Amino acid sequence: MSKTRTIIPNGFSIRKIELSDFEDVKIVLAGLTTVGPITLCTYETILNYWNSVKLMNKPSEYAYNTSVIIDDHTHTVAAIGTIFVEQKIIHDGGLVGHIEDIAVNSDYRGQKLGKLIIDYLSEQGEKLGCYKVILDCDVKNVGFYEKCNYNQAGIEMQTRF
Ligand SMILES: CC(=O)SCCNC(=O)CCNC(=O)[C@H](O)C(C)(C)COP(=O)(O)OP(=O)(O)OC[C@H]1O[C@@H](n2cnc3c(N)ncnc32)[C@H](O)[C@@H]1OP(=O)(O)O
Repeated sequence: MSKTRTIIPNGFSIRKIELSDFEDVKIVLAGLTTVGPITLCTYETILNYWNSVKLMNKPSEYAYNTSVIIDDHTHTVAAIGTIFVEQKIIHDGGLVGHIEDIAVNSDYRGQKLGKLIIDYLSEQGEKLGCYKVILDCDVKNVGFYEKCNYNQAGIEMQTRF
């Protein structure tokens, strides 16, 4: 049973990422990490790639699901986030959702849009049949994710190249 039900506040909407979001997406993601000199052509190639990867047992559904919250007055991207759905062998060929690259434009922080995008992506994961949804985050954001009904589980490990 779902722990959350997404309620979109007046003045905002949520939709799938589009080609026309390119400039806004770069600005919002720059609040998370280095975006680099990505071109519109590369961005389009990535969106096309994401749209080519379907779930094995649900061919109308996508493995890569990136959503944006739009300010309906300015038509700009206020927040962004992704859920990637991984097909596993374990758990009887189960699905795990990975939440990635969450960012709220600095002008829009503190308005519950971060929680909104997490609730929305988590519900997408549940609807797509994931048995769990996981994410990695900085220690400073643990409190935020706890507000979004996520619990600490395990320790993130990495090797960087
Ligand atoms: C998996 C990943 O991608 S991890 C990367 C996360 N992204 C970033 O760090 C990028 C920069 N930061 C941001 O974009 C934003 O600050 C976010 C996404 C962390 C939070 O988004 P916001 O829209 O500002 O948060 P929102 O308003 O939804 O906060 C929801 C609740 O969490 C609390 N909260 C927000 N940030 C934090 C924090 N860092 N620590 C503790 N609590 C927090 C809020 O006070 C609020 O609590 P309340 O419901 O009791 O009032």
